[in-house]
Amino acid sequence: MTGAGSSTVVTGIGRLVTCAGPDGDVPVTDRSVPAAERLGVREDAAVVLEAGAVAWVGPAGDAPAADRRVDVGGRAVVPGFVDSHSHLVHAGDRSAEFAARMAGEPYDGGGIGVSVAATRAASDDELRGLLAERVVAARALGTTTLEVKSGYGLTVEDEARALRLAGEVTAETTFLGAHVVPPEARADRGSYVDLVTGPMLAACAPHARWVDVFCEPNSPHAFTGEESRAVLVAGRDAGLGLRVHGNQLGPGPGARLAVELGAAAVDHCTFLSDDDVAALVDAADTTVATLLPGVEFSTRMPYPNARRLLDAGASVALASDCNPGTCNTSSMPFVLALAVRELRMTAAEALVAATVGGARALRREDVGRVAVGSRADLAVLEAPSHEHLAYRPGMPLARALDL
Ligand SMILES: N=CN[C@@H](CCC(=O)O)C(=O)O
Ligand SMILES: [Zn+2]
Repeated sequence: MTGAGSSTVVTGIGRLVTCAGPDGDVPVTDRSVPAAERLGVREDAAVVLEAGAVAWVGPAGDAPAADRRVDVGGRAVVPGFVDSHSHLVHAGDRSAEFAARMAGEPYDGGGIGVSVAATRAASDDELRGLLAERVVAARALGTTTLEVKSGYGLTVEDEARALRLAGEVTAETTFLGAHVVPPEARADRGSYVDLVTGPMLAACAPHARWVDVFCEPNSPHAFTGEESRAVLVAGRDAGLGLRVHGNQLGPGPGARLAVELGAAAVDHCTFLSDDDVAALVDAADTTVATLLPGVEFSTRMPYPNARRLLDAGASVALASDCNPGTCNTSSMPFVLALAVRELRMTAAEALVAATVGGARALRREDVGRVAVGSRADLAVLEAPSHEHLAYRPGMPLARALDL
């Protein structure tokens, strides 16, 4: 990151994908314009960064003088990925659960209890160290904005601790005390919902920007539509923005509840009815449908239908959902490759969904694009264009530019 006052010109950019409009100052989310045209591509470009923000964008030959010069040697540059869904505060290992799933065992959320036990037993420093490693790994693959949830503590103290730790690495912290009903509360779910919406929310709200809930009638561990509504309304009343895990394991009320309550995003969106899609289209300026194809890769569930959402005009984001149970990777390049190969998104649509889409899912205007005034969050590709992110899956092509 450039220091206060000093400026850096990043030049030699063979292809700059700004994901911003022609005049650069607004994110282009006009879905009537084909995504490829919305990318705002500039050849032989340069960007000047100053005081943590983009100060200038244009042809390399016209770049103003700067204190420092970084030449990326003709490589492509895209906005740093905005990963709007991750569960990075956790301890423990569930590789055996993954192996069982690959042998045919379905996912139902029950394994979350394994992560809860390991996370409760971990010290602050252990969790802090694990979280730091995961943030470094995500940045090394091009992510510059990360949302980080709690959800593996499920007690007042452990959920507040998780959010304090998450707040050390990002402002996008999400209270997910309603991840599952913990084993000790299964005999009296209502008392747990009361705990989440009462003392736990009171302790966590000061450390969270968002509240989230695993709204999933197809799992005995997750929350019903009415329980989810209670959690979200309490979170909204406490001043938090709303996010929903919805329609992941089967048809359910999550997407419609997210739209009804004005949530910023409903994530998974694997099993959507026609009415769910219609509601998401009508609410495209408010509620983003976030797709998490790494989850279906790792659970062998059917992939969400991105084409149906995109072609209908819904607002779509892509995120990693990095977590120990359903998707233990924070690689946004991997997510983009899956989005193209399995969700039939174009490379342009996938890049927009992983940058501007993620920013919209966090209601951020200052990230997800390269435009004057946006954060100085660039990802340099070891490639001539963003198409290589899908063309060369699994390769370490993207890295966040650290100055
Ligand atoms: N489904 C709920 N939560 C995570 C999985 C958490 C876990 O299994 O540890 C998800 O988004 O897939
Ligand atoms: Zn999740």
